[in-house]
Amino acid sequence: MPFSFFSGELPGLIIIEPRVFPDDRGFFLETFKESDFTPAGISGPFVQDNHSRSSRGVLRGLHFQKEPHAQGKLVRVSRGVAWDVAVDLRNSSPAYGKWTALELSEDNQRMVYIPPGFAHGFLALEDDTELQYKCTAEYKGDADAGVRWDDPDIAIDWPFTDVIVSEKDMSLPYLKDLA
Ligand SMILES: Cc1cn([C@H]2C[C@H](O)[C@@H](COP(=O)(O)OP(=O)(O)O[C@H]3O[C@@H](C)C(=O)[C@@H](O)[C@H]3O)O2)c(=O)[nH]c1=O
Repeated sequence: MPFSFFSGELPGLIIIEPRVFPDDRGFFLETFKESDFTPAGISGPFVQDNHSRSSRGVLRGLHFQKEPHAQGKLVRVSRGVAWDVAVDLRNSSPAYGKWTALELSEDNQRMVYIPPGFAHGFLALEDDTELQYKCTAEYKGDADAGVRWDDPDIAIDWPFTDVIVSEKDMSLPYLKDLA
């Protein structure tokens, strides 16, 4: 099997380590394969692929889409290093409000699957950090939502807090004020 799957700290979160085939030309790896991912609990269908580039210190998040447009996200870093964060916002979850983080990088080639109902964000630890992720629902501007990256009730222990955040993300609500 070209992938190893591990349970994350929060229920439903899955960490994926792909098999990398290096040779004198460079390397090859598979980044998604339905017949391996579905039995591991990562069931799409994935209907949108995204790609972003961020300078060091850029923090994007914490984002989610409201029902019925909630997105599962399969996230990887193809260049640079990201400190990737998921927050469980599923009302029925015993882990509601809890966060977890892991480093995704071009060196470790790790991926993470974040199920629908989580907020997602990341901090770029290097310049030109490129995130690529597959989503189980399409982007809908009207359903776009989020919570503050520095929400004291979530209390994420970011590697540093001298960060670059969009105006949109600075005006996101705190968890206690979520409608
Ligand atoms: C997310 C998204 C944005 N856009 C547009 C809207 C806007 O004009 C521009 C930039 O959007 P944003 O500022 O929301 O981009 P960004 O802050 O990178 O948003 C992303 O952050 C990470 C953490 C996620 O988890 C993603 O789901 C997504 O929310 O791109 C799309 O057209 N399609 C999309 O799927």
